[in-house]
Amino acid sequence: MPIREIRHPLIRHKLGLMRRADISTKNFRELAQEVGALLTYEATNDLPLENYEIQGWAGTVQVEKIAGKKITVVPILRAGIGMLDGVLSLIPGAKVSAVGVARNEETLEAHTYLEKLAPEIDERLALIIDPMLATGGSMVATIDLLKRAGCKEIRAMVLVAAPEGIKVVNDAHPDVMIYTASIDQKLNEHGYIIPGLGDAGDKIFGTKQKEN
Ligand SMILES: O=P(O)(O)OC[C@H]1O[C@H](OP(=O)(O)OP(=O)(O)O)[C@H](O)[C@@H]1O
Ligand SMILES: O=c1cc[nH]c(=O)[nH]1
Ligand SMILES: [Mg+2]
Repeated sequence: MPIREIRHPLIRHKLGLMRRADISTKNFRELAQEVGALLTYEATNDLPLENYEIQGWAGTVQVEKIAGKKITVVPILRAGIGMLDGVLSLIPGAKVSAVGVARNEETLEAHTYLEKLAPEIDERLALIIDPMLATGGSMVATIDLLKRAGCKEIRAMVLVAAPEGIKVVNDAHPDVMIYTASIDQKLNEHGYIIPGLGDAGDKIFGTKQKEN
């Protein structure tokens, strides 16, 4: 199954802090970026390298750089923006492809409202970021549109994933590896992840209105 749960102690510690019901917007934001950076470290650990020569302090030296494809980071708006700076702290040259997807809170269906992709997306590795993978509808809609645009290599990073959503993404797109800080227990009757984080978008943007 193309899912990797990254059980690094730093991630487990930070995710534990994020699950507190009384967490402040400031702390939630900071931790989402930090875990986003740690997931990026893992999701890029098999990128191929190529050698090149530079003039070092003691003469010519062989060094390495990431080979081939350039990267585009694809935040799923809104909540994906909450991981973006963390990802860019490790891949500062990446182009950002913004995709707006909102799920209808009644039907849980994903609705795409924005698609602003980087140029030459067919030559890039796309790294999708979104804190939550719940029913999987938003992720599948995003992967669908990236593939329609010609993307051939896609990876996804989410803070928390529900088993139900993982299956939906795997069934639709078995070629897409998902990296997550936690595979949680289940979805509740409203499509929220249990134990989850609550409404991640609302927590990141400070727009939380009620308990879900
Ligand atoms: O797997 P799914 O069932 O599709 O649910 C997950 C989606 O729900 C949330 O976004 P939301 O639609 O609340 O939008 P927001 O980021 O603007 O808050 C979350 O950030 C994911 O994008
Ligand atoms: O648990 C969930 C599910 C969808 N969206 C969220 O923000 N949280
Ligand atoms: Mg939301």
